[in-house]
Amino acid sequence: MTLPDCWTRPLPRTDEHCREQARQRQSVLTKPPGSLGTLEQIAITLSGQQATATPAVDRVHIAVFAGDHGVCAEGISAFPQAVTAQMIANFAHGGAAISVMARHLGASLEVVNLGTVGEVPDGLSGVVDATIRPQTGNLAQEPAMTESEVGAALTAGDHAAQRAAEAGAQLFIAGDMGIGNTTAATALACCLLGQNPDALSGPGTGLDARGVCHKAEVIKRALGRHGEDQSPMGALASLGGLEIAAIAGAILGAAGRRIPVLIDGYIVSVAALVAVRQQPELGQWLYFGHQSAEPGHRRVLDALASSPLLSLGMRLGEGSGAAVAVPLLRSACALHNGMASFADAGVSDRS
Ligand SMILES: Cc1cc2ncn([C@H]3O[C@H](COP(=O)(O)O)[C@@H](O)[C@H]3O)c2cc1C
Ligand SMILES: O=C(O)c1cccnc1
Repeated sequence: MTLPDCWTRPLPRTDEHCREQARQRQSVLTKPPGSLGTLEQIAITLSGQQATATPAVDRVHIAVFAGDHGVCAEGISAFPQAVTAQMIANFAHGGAAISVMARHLGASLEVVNLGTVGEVPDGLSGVVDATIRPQTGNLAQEPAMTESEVGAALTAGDHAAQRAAEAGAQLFIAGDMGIGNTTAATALACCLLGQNPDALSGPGTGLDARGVCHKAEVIKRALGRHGEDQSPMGALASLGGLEIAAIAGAILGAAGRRIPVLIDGYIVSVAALVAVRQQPELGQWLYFGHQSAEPGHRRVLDALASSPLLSLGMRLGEGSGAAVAVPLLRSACALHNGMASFADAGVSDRS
């Protein structure tokens, strides 16, 4: 089995000198110390990650990872599996929410297709064909993937991070598209956090209360079959998804290339949880864009000791909840780089 370097090689450290310089700069800008709250912390953290006195997130790369889920055979989504492939075409044609946000932000957008049941037309612009299999195994009955399939998906994610680095990205966003993936993500989160599916299962694209109970029962069957293995690789292979594994590889690959990552909602956060379990240092490279309305997200964020920047009741995926938070990071950089100091502006400092 081939695994990308980022799965095992220690991640780079952030630059403590630049971080300290940025902290000092924040303390002399013309405002009461700390008055820009989290925006100050973002500028300081970005300075350390980007090893610069002038942090910037002008160049943003968004990679949406798509894959289908065999567990859809259990009736766990409000939408048909065909939507995954149809949405890939919609991303390419510019009509999806993340397509609009990418244009709005001036970000580059690519879609990585790990395998769909529906047919994806050839030659769609911005779509990378990285097909591994048409869909995962039905995780309620069998492992979702083999470990070598997980390795291939991690590598496809790492390649997306490589393309982001080659494009000079200052910030990386991963998005997900895969009907049924809230079931796989919930199974993974329950496994890694030792939680009961009744506590974490939610409506996803719009199940009613009965549908959510059925989904939790399907996840319980999967966890019973899977047993106690909480290793990141074991959990991904047994309970994950092609796109979830690729997202884990992409996040690790971006951090490995010193590109900070803005995490989206529930699905991407679960992929981040898997990746952090594999490489705990990854946490230093992550921002969390928003808290999804999907009920399991809060527990996953708590396990990652992270505070989301926004809470807008969004529950879409695709990277959309990260994309809407980009202007906050840009504001943090503009303030940090552009404000005058007390000395420069002739404003009296604290007495
Ligand atoms: C039109 C459409 C666009 C989407 N974009 C993201 N998702 C999101 O919803 C799906 C997960 O929910 P579940 O587990 O309930 O199937 C994933 O495809 C996710 O990316 C979408 C879903 C739909 C229907
Ligand atoms: O928060 C998410 O990532 C999410 C929630 C519901 C459906 N798809 C994705």
